[in-house]
Amino acid sequence: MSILTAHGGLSLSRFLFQRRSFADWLGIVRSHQVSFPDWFPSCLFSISVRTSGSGMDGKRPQFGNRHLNDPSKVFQHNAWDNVQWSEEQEAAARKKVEENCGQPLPPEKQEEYENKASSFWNGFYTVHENRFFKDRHWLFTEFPELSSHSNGHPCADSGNGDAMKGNGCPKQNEGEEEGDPYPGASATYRIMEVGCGVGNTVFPILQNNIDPGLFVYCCDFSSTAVDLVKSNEHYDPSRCFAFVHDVSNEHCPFPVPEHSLDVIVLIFVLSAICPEKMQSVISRLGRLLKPGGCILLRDYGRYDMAQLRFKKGRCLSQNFYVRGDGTRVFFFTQDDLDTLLTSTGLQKVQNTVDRRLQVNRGKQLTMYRVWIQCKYIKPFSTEQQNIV
Ligand SMILES: C[S@@+](CC[C@H](N)C(=O)[O-])C[C@H]1O[C@@H](n2cnc3c(N)ncnc32)[C@H](O)[C@@H]1O
Repeated sequence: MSILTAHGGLSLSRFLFQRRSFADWLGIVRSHQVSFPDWFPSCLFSISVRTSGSGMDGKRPQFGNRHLNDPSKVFQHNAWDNVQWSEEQEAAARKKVEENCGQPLPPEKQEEYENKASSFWNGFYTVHENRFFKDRHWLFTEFPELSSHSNGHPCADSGNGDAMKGNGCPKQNEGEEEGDPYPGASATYRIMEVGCGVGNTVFPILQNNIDPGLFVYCCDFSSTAVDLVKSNEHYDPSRCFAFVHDVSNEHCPFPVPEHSLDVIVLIFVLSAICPEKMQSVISRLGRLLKPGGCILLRDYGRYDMAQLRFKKGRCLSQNFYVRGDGTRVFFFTQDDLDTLLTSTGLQKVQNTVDRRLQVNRGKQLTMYRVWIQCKYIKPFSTEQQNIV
């Protein structure tokens, strides 16, 4: 049942931020000494809804299990899953986006944000460091491929492929065992997180996946973020290799060969990359996967609260915005992601939209979040691999 039924003809903004504006809400959070970037609540609230049911570990259910059937009970829980949007709500969101994206920033500003993208993220991590580091154990129920692969998963386990060539990008031979052609060459299961930030995903994987054959790579184009990962007490160079890498730069080689990875993780990362470069990013990553390996992705969906709250003057191009700190964000439809992933020859295993109604019970606020979660696999047969 739609929550909107309960609120009838309220305007979208009033409905989204009942009683308090988002700024007020942020103020409340800040006054409690918690400072989050705007993409962080997605992780925070994702965790807060896990209370019952059975996932991989017997405790955590997959997303999508708590439904709001009686709108009068909206403030009884922190979050509700699979909230249906009415046509009016969708139309109001579309209108808001048309308004806030009516006049995109001029090309020279766009270029500046692109050219200085990694510096803006360095600035972000210098300010926030890893204060917003949070447990993300939901990862293992949504993506069992990140757990020990002895449990069975759709990813493959063979083939090391060709060694890669260097060309003046950051040097990356640290972490190599003597005689190993690349870090983690002797591992039997390789996971790479791209755009790892301070390690919100990498460290839970290292902690939870005790497979002795596991090796985890993680990269980010922010050297500040990578330094924070490496200085984390849980960073173990015998199981993990963190490196600075701009995934949108086709001229920088990865420190692993093609066809060597079982899993590539992209969590709120593709959205930070300029839309013109997204396709080549996915193609480059697809080449790193073994046949049977997969890309796991979670990212912003179209009309997420974060998109609707952008003011005029922040839009770079359709559905692509720059935040006050210079970092950028795109809001996807399921089709956008399907096209990007299948165009490289990957096959869909999952592409779902997660429409969540988050509730601040203390302040009686409701916030509509939209995230998309995808799992795409590289097919085994060469006929199926028409592009990758
Ligand atoms: C929203 S944050 C998400 C961080 C992390 N995945 C998480 O969920 O905590 C986006 C991350 O992508 C990184 N990033 C953006 N563009 C990138 C690029 N072209 N190459 C590598 N990393 C990039 C940023 O530095 C930032 O750490």
